[in-house]
Amino acid sequence: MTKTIIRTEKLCKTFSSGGIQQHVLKNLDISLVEGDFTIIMGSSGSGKSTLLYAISGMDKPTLGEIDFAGKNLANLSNDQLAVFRRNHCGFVFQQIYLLDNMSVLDNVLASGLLINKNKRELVKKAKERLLQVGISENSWSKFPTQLSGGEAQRVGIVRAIINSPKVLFADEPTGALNSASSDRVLDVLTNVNRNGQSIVLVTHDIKTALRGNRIIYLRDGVICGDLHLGVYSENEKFERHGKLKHFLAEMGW
Ligand SMILES: Nc1ncnc2c1ncn2[C@@H]1O[C@H](COP(=O)(O)OP(=O)(O)OP(=O)(O)O)[C@@H](O)[C@H]1O
Repeated sequence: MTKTIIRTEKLCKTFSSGGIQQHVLKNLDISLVEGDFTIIMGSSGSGKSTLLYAISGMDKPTLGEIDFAGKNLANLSNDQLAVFRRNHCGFVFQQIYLLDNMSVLDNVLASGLLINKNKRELVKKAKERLLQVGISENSWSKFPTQLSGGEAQRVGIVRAIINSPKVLFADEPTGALNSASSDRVLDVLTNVNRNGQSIVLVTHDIKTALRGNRIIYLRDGVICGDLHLGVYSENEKFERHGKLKHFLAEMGW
């Protein structure tokens, strides 16, 4: 049985600058399902990141409701939102925000200790997770500047999921990586999702989008397409690619 993890009702976001209002999200009603790898696509400026920030509690909606795991985010103060995000959300961005003066392992632990006070248990979990994403022991004491972009992003993913968030939010997580590094990061995200982690990811990239089981397409702040692709499987890569290309062509992408 599917369980809704995030549901929005008439979600609106309007930005004002210089006396001009820009309606970026317009009455969006969406339901995101627990365990899904949901992709948000759409042309530049269609409101993808704005939607991601609203449903993850990073920014407040102008109007409308956001039910996230039974809490209406629209009713929370900024401080309450910060606590909610820390307890329930993980974030990965194109820009990798590791702390340069801390080792790889300490970067992960610093995030983990915000929730889990049992350091011994946390160290064990952090090391296991780092190994799972291909960051071996000889890299644990390195500093972020000593890692490749792809390695740093994989550490960033471990840091984002160390507290087992309800949803991992990602905004163009492979945008700054070369093709080989990007593939490894996508494999990590696919595996993390296979282990039950819900993911909501914004991208322009078809190869990235193929990893999702559901593609939501935004145009001018309105959802105009919703493709259910099924769970990613390497064997069906070409068939998935065909379906996605067809969907995107229909969307006028
Ligand atoms: N804080 C802000 N203040 C004012 N306008 C904003 C703000 N954030 C976003 N916008 C505007 O909202 C619109 C949608 O931005 P958003 O970043 O959500 O688009 P996007 O679909 O993610 O685009 P891209 O694919 O180019 O990253 C843009 O016109 C942008 O200029």
